[in-house]
Amino acid sequence: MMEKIVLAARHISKEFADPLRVKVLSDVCFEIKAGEFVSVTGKSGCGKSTLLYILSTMDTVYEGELWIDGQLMKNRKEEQLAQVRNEKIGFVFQFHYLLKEFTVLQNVMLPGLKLNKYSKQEVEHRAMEKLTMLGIGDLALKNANHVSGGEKQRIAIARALINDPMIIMGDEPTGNLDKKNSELVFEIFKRLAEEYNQTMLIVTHDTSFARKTSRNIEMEDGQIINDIAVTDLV
Ligand SMILES: Nc1ncnc2c1ncn2[C@@H]1O[C@H](COP(=O)(O)OP(=O)(O)OP(=O)(O)O)[C@@H](O)[C@H]1O
Repeated sequence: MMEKIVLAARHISKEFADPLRVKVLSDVCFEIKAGEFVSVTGKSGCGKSTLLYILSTMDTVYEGELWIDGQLMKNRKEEQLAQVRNEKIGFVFQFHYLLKEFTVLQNVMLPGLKLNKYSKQEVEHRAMEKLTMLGIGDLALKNANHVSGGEKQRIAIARALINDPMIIMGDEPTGNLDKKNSELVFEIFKRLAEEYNQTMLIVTHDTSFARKTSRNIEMEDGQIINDIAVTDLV
């Protein structure tokens, strides 16, 4: 059976024109199949965040093609792209962007309510499920500002999972955490990959994190210089 292609980048290039014309991405091509756990690494400034911004449909100014779930993301209105993001992509950033005036549960529910697919009760039930799965069900009714940094990142992961996304995209999800919490968050990603076959694309500086994913894409000066199954690294 052919594995489903969740995301395809075809000849993606991007340049910034201010103040000088600089090519930041150059002919980036790869596919991500369902169930892959992919890390993207490379030196600071090599274009990782710029690429992730394009792949997540937030930046629409580039050359080449982005396909998500078999659909070409070109000439689409912002509201259509927002719908694709909300339905198919779960985001985990370096900073969690939780709303501090809301409870943990309400934060996790937000993208679920925005999707407008499930009743409020169902969204709440799903949010509780995700929190419990990540071992933080007991925090549900706490104010999101009154939990630790590591807990905040786990809440952000629960929030990213609320709509059962096709792919989770992370930009330095352990970048702001100490070693212990980084490892905990990594273990969660690993469990999502192994137990739930969750497709993930994670940009990271952390090579020990990257070594434990299933595939590593290495970038240099806006190009992919290596794209290997991680077992090849050891
Ligand atoms: N809006 C912009 N205008 C001009 N140049 C930009 C802009 N955004 C990024 N760049 C340049 O594009 C290049 C790639 O930046 P990008 O943030 O994608 O790198 P990165 O690999 O994610 O770096 P880091 O690991 O430090 O986050 C850098 O040289 C950066 O200075």
